[in-house]
Amino acid sequence: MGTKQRRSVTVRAPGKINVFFRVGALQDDGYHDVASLYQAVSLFEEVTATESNEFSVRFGGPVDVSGIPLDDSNLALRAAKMLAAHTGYTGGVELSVLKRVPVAGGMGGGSADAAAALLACDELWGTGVGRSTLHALAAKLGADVPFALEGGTAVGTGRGDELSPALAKGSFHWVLALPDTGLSTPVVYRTLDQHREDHYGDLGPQPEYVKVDTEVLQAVRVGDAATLAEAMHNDLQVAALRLAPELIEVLELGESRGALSGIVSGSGPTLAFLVSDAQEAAELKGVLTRAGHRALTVTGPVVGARVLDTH
Ligand SMILES: C[C@@](CO)(OP(=O)(O)O)[C@H](O)COP(=O)(O)OP(=O)(O)OC[C@H]1O[C@@H](n2ccc(N)nc2=O)[C@H](O)[C@@H]1O
Ligand SMILES: Nc1ncnc2c1ncn2[C@@H]1O[C@H](COP(=O)(O)OP(=O)(O)O)[C@@H](O)[C@H]1O
Repeated sequence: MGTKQRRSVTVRAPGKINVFFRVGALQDDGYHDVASLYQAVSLFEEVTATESNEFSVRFGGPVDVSGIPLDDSNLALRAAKMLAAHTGYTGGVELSVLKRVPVAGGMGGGSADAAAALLACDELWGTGVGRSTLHALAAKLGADVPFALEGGTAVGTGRGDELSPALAKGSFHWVLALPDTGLSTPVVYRTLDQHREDHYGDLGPQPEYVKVDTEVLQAVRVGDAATLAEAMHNDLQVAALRLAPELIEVLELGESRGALSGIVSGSGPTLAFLVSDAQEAAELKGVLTRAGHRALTVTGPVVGARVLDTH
């Protein structure tokens, strides 16, 4: 009796912080050459893919999911459809996303959804395409998607999608100040271009000058938070702060109340404060919360997209 139980696969994929982010000149394809040191952190998206004849996606979780488009522009749905097209799979999938990474926050939540959806559908459909094809599809979906698959600590060049793993020791403690509203990634890039034109009369350094500083790589390699705090940098920060000047006060609060250093994560407006240990993290989280900000503690690096459960 009863209907046949449909098979499901659940995959978890992490959000990220750009510990170091250099933006080069705008290229003809509308993208900037970048040099990123990505660190995956312990704030995870969970995507469950369930057998279905149609394609659909729904969202739930602790963050505001109301602004997420559910049409074909949705990154998780695009990922599933791209894998189906690539492999000739003729069915569909029902995607259910548990969202913890703030939307349009600069932490790559949509990218994590796309990476998780790719891996979940790959497992559910038994495509057997292999990791390198998944990576190629990930890069087509967005600059940050390959890193969400890979996780850990990695240098990203090109659009940010050409990855090489970085040596990393130990664990770093971060306190995140989460935004109430997001910033649009393309608008932040455009604002940086405008800022550079206004101040320097050009659109930024050529690709050969866009590199991750050796001080950052060294700090991550030995696991030294104090040195990393000195070396952290994000070229997009000036643009994010121009668009959301209220963040300046929050950065100053964090830095005056225990953070080794604070940085805008990616295109923002999430702020990431590096602290020396778990105790400091809990204290700074309390300070930010009492000042009326939504704050969370996370650690990094963590692994990339992984299958959690198949049933
Ligand atoms: C800024 C970063 C830092 O890791 O992340 P977020 O803050 O968005 O999480 C990334 O560069 C964002 O990556 P992602 O969000 O995947 O970007 P995509 O969807 O590929 O591109 C969205 C738009 O951002 C701009 N873009 C993106 C990447 C890049 N190297 N140069 C760009 O100029 C382009 O205008 C592009 O059309
Ligand atoms: N699965 C998804 N989750 C979140 N946002 C998505 C998704 N698919 C498409 N989007 C769109 O992408 C925009 C930014 O995505 P997100 O990854 O949350 O931010 P960021 O690029 O700042 O890290 C959102 O404002 C939303 O319109």
